[in-house]
Amino acid sequence: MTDPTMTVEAPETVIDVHHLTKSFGGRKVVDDVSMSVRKGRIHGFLGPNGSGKTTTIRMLCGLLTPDSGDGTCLGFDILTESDRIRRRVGYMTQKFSLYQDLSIRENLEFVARVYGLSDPRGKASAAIERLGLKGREKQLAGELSGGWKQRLALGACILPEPALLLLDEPTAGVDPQARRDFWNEIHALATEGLSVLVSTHYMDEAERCHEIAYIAYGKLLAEGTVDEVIAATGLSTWTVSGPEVHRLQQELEKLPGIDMIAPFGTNLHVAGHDEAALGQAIAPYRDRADLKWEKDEPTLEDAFIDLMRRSEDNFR
Ligand SMILES: Nc1ncnc2c1ncn2[C@@H]1O[C@H](COP(=O)(O)OP(=O)(O)OP(=O)(O)O)[C@@H](O)[C@H]1O
Repeated sequence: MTDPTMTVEAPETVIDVHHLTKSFGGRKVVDDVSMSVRKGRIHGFLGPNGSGKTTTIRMLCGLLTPDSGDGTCLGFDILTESDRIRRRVGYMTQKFSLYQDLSIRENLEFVARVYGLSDPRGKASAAIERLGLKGREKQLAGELSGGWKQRLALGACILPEPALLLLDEPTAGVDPQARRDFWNEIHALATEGLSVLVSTHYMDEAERCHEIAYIAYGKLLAEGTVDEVIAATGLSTWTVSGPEVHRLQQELEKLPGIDMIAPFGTNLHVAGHDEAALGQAIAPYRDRADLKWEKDEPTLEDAFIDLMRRSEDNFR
């Protein structure tokens, strides 16, 4: 029998948590994090290694109890109703957790049976069709490439028709084409009303999210659409190109008014929070014949580099 709670409509706000805090061994790894995710949205979760993304995701789905803070996931209390949350959430961890020595079909049918779904064979066939795994049904999971493994893991995750997907770096180590296919599928699922919280280190993936949240040292430093997060940094940016820009970088980064400088291919992005001070800093270099300066819009990567740099200053 299918669990009746699986068929309950998800609320409009699928994640609504406040002031989540968690320490391990006396060290705060998640510090006062509040976040809200709406139904049918893809919410990206970004931040350096060890910043607390996995710990936050585990608290959201009731696998870990916060030291303090509260809230709901799919309308259920994260502190007291974790059983009900877990039954309606698909959680894909960084580690492939299916059976390596079972075939694609056997794995999917097994998952369908564990969840008590009716017609496990039919459900497995539908998932195989949907994820483009047809013709590979008999292949052992352990023999699949990284991209196909992730696709199978996603198939297993959505089999019980969860209302929310929590994906923890689902495409780490997967090639660009497979990542693109994976993201197309995530968007198709969101269009059907599924909500997704996905942690990633890839900038192009962040740009494919409806909203993003950036966390560093356990603290949420920025949240909103890509445009909102970029605008909130208040950066003015110039791009400079020319020979030996790496040498120019060493000179420029010492100057007051320049807060962020990063090479992009053969260009440098030079940015500052105070537009006038930035203008003054680069003025002596603007007339150099070998350099081409162009006023530019800051990118998401500029914003993250800046956020990262500022958080290092704050936490040092
Ligand atoms: N069960 C645990 N016991 C002790 N420390 C832990 C535990 N789980 C996580 N940590 C520590 O908490 C910090 C945050 O870890 P977490 O896995 O949440 O970060 P993350 O942002 O997901 O990192 P990554 O991007 O590398 O996956 C890390 O320093 C980690 O070592």
